Amino acid sequence: MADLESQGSDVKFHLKQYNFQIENVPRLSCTDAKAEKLISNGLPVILTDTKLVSSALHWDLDYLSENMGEGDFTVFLSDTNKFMYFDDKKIENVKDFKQPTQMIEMKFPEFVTRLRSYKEGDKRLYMQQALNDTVGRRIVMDFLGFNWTWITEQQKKNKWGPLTSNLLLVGMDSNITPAHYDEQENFFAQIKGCKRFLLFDPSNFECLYPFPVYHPHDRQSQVDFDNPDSLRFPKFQDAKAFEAIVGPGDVLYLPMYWWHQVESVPGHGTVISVNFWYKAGPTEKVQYPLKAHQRVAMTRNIEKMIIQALNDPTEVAPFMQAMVLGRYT
Ligand SMILES: O=C(O)C(=O)[C@H]1CC[C@@H](C(=O)O)C1
Ligand SMILES: [Zn+2]
Repeated sequence: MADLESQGSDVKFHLKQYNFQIENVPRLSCTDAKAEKLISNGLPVILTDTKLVSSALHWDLDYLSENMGEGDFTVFLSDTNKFMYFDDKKIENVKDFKQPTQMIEMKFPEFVTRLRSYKEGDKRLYMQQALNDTVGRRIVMDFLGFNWTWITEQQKKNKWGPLTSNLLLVGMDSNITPAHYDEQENFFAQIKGCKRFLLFDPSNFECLYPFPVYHPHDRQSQVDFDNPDSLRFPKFQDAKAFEAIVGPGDVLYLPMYWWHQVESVPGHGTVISVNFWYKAGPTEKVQYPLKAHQRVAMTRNIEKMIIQALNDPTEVAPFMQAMVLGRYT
């Protein structure tokens, strides 16, 4: 992908700086055996030549406006450039929960009008919508033109479960999705503009302090990367990040349970991506010591069990403290 390399220093110049250690995610051809090995070992890699979304590289706001059809699409509005995900089904668990973004449904042309009329001080916009059958014929043709042969081969080789959704992401440059992890395998395809991922392997769980499972921000880090509270989150400085910058045509393999913060690189205008989320495959024979992501999954199951048994989120912390403090510490 040309424009990133040619503007390498420019892209790097615009990136936000953090204190934690950052290494690079490898950039490899999908025909390279090393790339296959990384994916089969659940390690991130940027694939430069999958042609996964070549049939969509011409997508821009005008084309999508004309061809996305009459459906309503989910758009998030934020007073800042951060778009932290929240599960509205869990809002009742937290007294006075303050929603960080507003979610509204709108037609694609309306979204484009609001995007184009954006001025400093307005709410920022981020469309995040699973591609569905309401889209126009041309988008269907582009979708069918994705390199399904390659990605389905990856799904089978790595014994993943079914494809669950393709999230279409259309946002403004500088938008940020704060650090979180997902419980699905993900091939993230970049179509227009550039995105910078900060990735952390699942063993960074103790450095990134996820919200409780019952919290609307379940799976999201409590740490504000722009202003980390070192008293509450002392281990955050030990987090080890991997950086991946993707441009049009690049595909990032984002392994399940890997933390990621996603920053739309400033100066590249509208940013368009499509992700491919796959359910995990069946758990193979458990081997010890348990892998970090298995420990995260186990932690989640224990928290869910305690929440269900106590039937009151406010009792969870005292219960776990009574169980551990002075006995296991
Ligand atoms: O694909 C994922 O796992 C995500 O977190 C997506 C949700 C917001 C997207 C972004 O690019 O900002 C990334
Ligand atoms: Zn994610």
